[in-house]
Amino acid sequence: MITLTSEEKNLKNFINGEWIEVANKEKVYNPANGEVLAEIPDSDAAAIDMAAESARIAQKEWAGVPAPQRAELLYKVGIKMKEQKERLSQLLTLENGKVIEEARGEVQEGIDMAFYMAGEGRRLFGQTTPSELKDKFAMSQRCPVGVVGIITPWNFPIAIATWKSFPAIVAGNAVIWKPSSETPFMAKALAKIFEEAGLPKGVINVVYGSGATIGQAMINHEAIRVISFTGSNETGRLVATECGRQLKKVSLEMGGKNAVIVMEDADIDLAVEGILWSAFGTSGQRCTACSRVIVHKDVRKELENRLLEAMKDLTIGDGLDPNIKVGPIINQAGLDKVLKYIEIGKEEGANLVTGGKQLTVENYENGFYFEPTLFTDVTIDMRIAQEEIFGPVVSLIEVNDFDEAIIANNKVKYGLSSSIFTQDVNRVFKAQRDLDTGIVYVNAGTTGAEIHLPFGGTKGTGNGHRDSGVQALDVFTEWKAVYVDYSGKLQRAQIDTDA
Ligand SMILES: NC(=O)C1=CN([C@@H]2O[C@H](COP(=O)(O)OP(=O)(O)OC[C@H]3O[C@@H](n4cnc5c(N)ncnc54)[C@H](OP(=O)(O)O)[C@@H]3O)[C@@H](O)[C@H]2O)C=CC1
Ligand SMILES: O=C(O)CCC(=O)C(=O)O
Repeated sequence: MITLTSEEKNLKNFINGEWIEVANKEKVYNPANGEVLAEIPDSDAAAIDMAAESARIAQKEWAGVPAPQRAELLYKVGIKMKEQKERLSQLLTLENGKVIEEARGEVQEGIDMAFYMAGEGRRLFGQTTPSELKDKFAMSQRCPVGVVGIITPWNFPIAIATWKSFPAIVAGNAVIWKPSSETPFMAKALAKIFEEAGLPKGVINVVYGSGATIGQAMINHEAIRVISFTGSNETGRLVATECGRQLKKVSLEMGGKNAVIVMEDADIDLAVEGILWSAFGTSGQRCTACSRVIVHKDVRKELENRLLEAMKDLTIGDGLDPNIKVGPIINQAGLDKVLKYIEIGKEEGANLVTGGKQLTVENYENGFYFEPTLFTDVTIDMRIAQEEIFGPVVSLIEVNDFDEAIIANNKVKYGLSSSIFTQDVNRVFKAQRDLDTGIVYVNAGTTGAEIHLPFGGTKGTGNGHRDSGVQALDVFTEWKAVYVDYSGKLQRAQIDTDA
């Protein structure tokens, strides 16, 4: 157990470089034991007006700072995150529950993103193309959009914030960030790091409060030109509808129903390991979590037996204990949702082979623990095989061949991550072509994305944008086409010369 300092507990909005007290507060709980950790500001829409005004002014200056200098600041942010990595990781486990080694991995993702995006400050490539006319130069360049709003979930409270804020900042935007109310400490820590690194006042602003009030106020504010959202499908749909009404650019990263495919020629030990960590790591609370295993009939029984054996070694408890492999679920509502799907699975006729119950951990009786769970005899159209559960629950679906496996993978409304275990190179290439997800793994689980590639999905997972990778810059920049005519005379383009 770590002890929060009074400074860490003191949560305020960060607007125009000032830490601002808010009278109304909500409690924040430790998912490992249900205890109150601190109080978080419950801001009203006026906080967004204040943040937007400060961001609008700051952005004008910031856009004028040469991009390589903006990048240097991100580099400093990365160094500071590296120096504070262990404390950040412990705070992350405290507020989110994920086991400490995963928390360290998440903080490392943020550090990697800082260095990667700092590199982009020396690129931000546009294009030059030949002009249709003599003595004329044609090029395109990226321009910042201005003030951007980012809305983030609790399950990756620092990594996702870095995927969004770092590209926005290096591209010359100012940011207003509404973190999830479940995980305020990472937001404060990152804002403080920006402050220590010397980011000018108003370039990043953090406003705490409920999604319904603060998220909505961000969408409504005319100065905020882009909303970049990660969260559930239900909320994403609301955000997109509101942004659409206002013709506001919106980037959405939402849920998943990710599958591992195990073919009859797979290395079964490797497949078991891949399933274990992508299904039960982070207690199944990753948008990329494996919640379906699509297995060839010839190896189904063997895979099931080996998976059950491996699941026995999953120790469950407080994520700060280094011997624990599976931490708690985020809160009671998350636990209730998982319990609901256990009942749905049973009613649908799936076979509950192991798990399926809330767990009480000694000395952590008020924590939100759930047993790693395996259903077999699941068919592709059952609700437990279609809907996001966001907990440590896996469904085994048996198929007859490769083609059936691909169909089963694709027959869900989401399209985030998929994986195939096989030793056949022809199948590997067919699978990477035909699996309709934004991320495909071969001989690895469904989790573990690297920050220099685009992150996001197809169908109900997103709306065509990507976080992370150089593609993240597309969300936070506008393209400008520039023509320079140096012929000294007015040349008229688009005149039909065939006539
Ligand atoms: N594809 C991807 O990249 C990822 C997707 N996810 C998905 O996120 C979900 C889990 O995160 P969770 O936090 O529960 O998701 P939610 O959709 O509940 O919340 C996400 C964020 O949206 C805010 N919000 C809530 N209501 C509104 C609203 N009406 N307008 C604007 N913002 C609002 C929340 O604020 P508050 O809760 O403080 O009220 C929170 O900051 C899962 O479905 C998961 O799959 C998670 C990570 C990555
Ligand atoms: O597992 C990954 O690759 C990243 C997962 C993630 O970012 C998420 O679940 O929010």
